[in-house]
Amino acid sequence: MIRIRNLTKRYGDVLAVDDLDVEIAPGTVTGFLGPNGSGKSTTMRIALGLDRPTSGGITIDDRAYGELPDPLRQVGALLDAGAVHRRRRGYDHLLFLARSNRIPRSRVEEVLAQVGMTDAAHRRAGTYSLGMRQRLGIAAALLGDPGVLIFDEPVNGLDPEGIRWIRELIRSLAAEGRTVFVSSHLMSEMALTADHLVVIAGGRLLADTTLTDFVGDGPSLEDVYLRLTAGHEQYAGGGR
Ligand SMILES: Nc1ncnc2c1ncn2[C@@H]1O[C@H](COP(=O)(O)OP(=O)(O)OP(=O)(O)O)[C@@H](O)[C@H]1O
Repeated sequence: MIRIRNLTKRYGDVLAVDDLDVEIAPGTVTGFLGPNGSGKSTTMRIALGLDRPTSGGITIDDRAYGELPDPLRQVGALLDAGAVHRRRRGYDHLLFLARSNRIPRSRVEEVLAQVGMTDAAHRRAGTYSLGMRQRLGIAAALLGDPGVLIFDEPVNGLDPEGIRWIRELIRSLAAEGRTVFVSSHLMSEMALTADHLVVIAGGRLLADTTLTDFVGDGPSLEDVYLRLTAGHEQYAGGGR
C-alpha cells in the first residue's frame, strides 16, 4: 500500500505537486497519468526518498521510505533504465545491489531468469539495447521480492514484444497481490494494463477511479483523458 498524504512539493516558484492525497491499493495495477510536467516523476521520486516533500508525505506500508528497514524488500522501482554504469556487467550490478541489501545471491539468478536476461548477464551494460537495459532495471526492482513496485514510463522506447512482455509482467505482479504504481503517456497501453487510474495535472488530483468508471461511455481512454486534461498541458500550442 502506498499512501500519498497532502503532498506538496515546490521547486522555488514552481508548484510541482499541490496537496495530492491518494492511496494506491495492493493487488491492482494503478496507472498514474498526467500531461508533461504535471508532477508524476516528482511524486514517484518522493515515494522513493530521492526528493523531499515541502509538506505532507508518502508512506509505503505505513513508513516513509527513509524509515523502511530493508527498502529493496519493501519497494522496487524502475525510474531511469539508463542508470547502470556502462562498464558494469548486468550480473555484477545486481550482485552489488543484493549484497548491499542483504539479499541472497540466488535471487540474482532468479530475477535474471524472470526477465529473460540469464544469457546477457555477463555482458557489460554498455552493450545492452534499450529493451535489455529495461529488463535489467526490472530485475533490480524485483530483487528484494518487494510488495510494492513503482515504474516510471516502463515501456518508453520499447518494441511491441518488449511492451507486451512488460504489460504481462506488471499484470502478473498485481495478480500476486503486490501494489503496482505505473506512469505512462501511452493511453492505449494503459487501457490494457491498468485496473485503476490516478490522473493529475498541475500537481493536482483530477481523477482517482477504476479504469472502467473512468472510460464510462466514452469512446476510449485517450478521448476521456484528453477531455479531462484539456487546458492543463504545459506546452499547449498557441503560446498561452
Ligand atoms: N529538480 C527540479 N528543479 C526544478 N523544477 C523541477 C525539478 N523537478 C521537476 N521540476 C518541475 O516540477 C514540475 C513537475 O515535473 P515532473 O517531472 O514531476 O512532471 P512529470 O509529470 O513527471 O512530467 P513528464 O510527463 O514530462 O515526465 C515541472 O514543472 C518541472 O519542471
